[in-house]
Amino acid sequence: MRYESPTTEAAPVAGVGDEKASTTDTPAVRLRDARLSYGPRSLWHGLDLDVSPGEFLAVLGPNGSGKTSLLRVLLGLTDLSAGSVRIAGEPAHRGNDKIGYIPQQRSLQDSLALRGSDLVGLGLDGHRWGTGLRGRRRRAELVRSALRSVDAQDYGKKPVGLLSGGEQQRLRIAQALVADPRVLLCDEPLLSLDPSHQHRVSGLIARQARRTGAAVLFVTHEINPVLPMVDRVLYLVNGQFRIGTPDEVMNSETLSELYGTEVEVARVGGRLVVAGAEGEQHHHVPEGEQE
Ligand SMILES: Nc1ncnc2c1ncn2[C@@H]1O[C@H](COP(=O)(O)OP(=O)(O)OP(=O)(O)O)[C@@H](O)[C@H]1O
Repeated sequence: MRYESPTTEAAPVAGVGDEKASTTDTPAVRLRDARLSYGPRSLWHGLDLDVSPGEFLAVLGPNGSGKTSLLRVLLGLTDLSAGSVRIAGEPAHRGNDKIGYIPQQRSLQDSLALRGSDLVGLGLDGHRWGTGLRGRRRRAELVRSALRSVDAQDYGKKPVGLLSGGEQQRLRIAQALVADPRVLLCDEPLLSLDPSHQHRVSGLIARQARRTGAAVLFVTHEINPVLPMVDRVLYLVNGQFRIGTPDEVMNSETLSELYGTEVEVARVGGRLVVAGAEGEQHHHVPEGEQE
């Protein structure tokens, strides 16, 4: 399947920080000589990474290579074994309201009583709105705008436990965007979305990043839906990593080096196809869609 232009443009979220697109030179994310180990196993080490405001970084790698663990470090949920991590110039910490987070998908059945707009509104908790009518109105306006931005305006009043996986996912994305974060951490956010909503949502995230200066770290097993938006790739394999533009990283030579075996990367109709990476499940072109 080719990457096609969306027929409907998703509206950007009218956010908390509309008035102040980020102009600072401080990296949104900075890791220095970072290592994460569990017992004797080192997931990655010597990781130096600066992600600039507005940059879109795709984080790739096979199962268990430490992609989610990296997001947990940035969220302050897991401590580095060595090195340092800063978010917008400050040490990483739990409950950081500079971060919007789209977690790996899990069912929301347990939250049956929660309505769509309540779920999105949770993304504004911790921000100061005041208890007055004005604060409440502004909050409701932001939630409505975030719902519209992911085409979920019809779910505002519905209990989230009754929605499909893809519908729930769109609400989580709205929740992560609603407070206009400086850093947007996305853990496989396109799972369970149909191609049209994959397209819409990835476009929305990229536009939001450009408009507000949010840095995006986008964990994915499938780079093709976001390839046109990606500035750089961080590719993790077996404790090794490479960082660079898609062309610098996603080529036969670099991936062969990283996997320690012969890997072939080809461009097929604007998509990347990777063959030969052991355990690799990415960038697969389903039969019948090959050109
Ligand atoms: N708290 C922990 N204690 C010990 N090992 C852990 C812990 N958390 C994660 N791991 C291990 O670290 C490895 C990396 O996990 P992580 O979830 O970061 O991988 P991933 O790259 O996101 O994988 P996937 O693509 O399957 O989501 C896995 O082998 C996992 O079992």
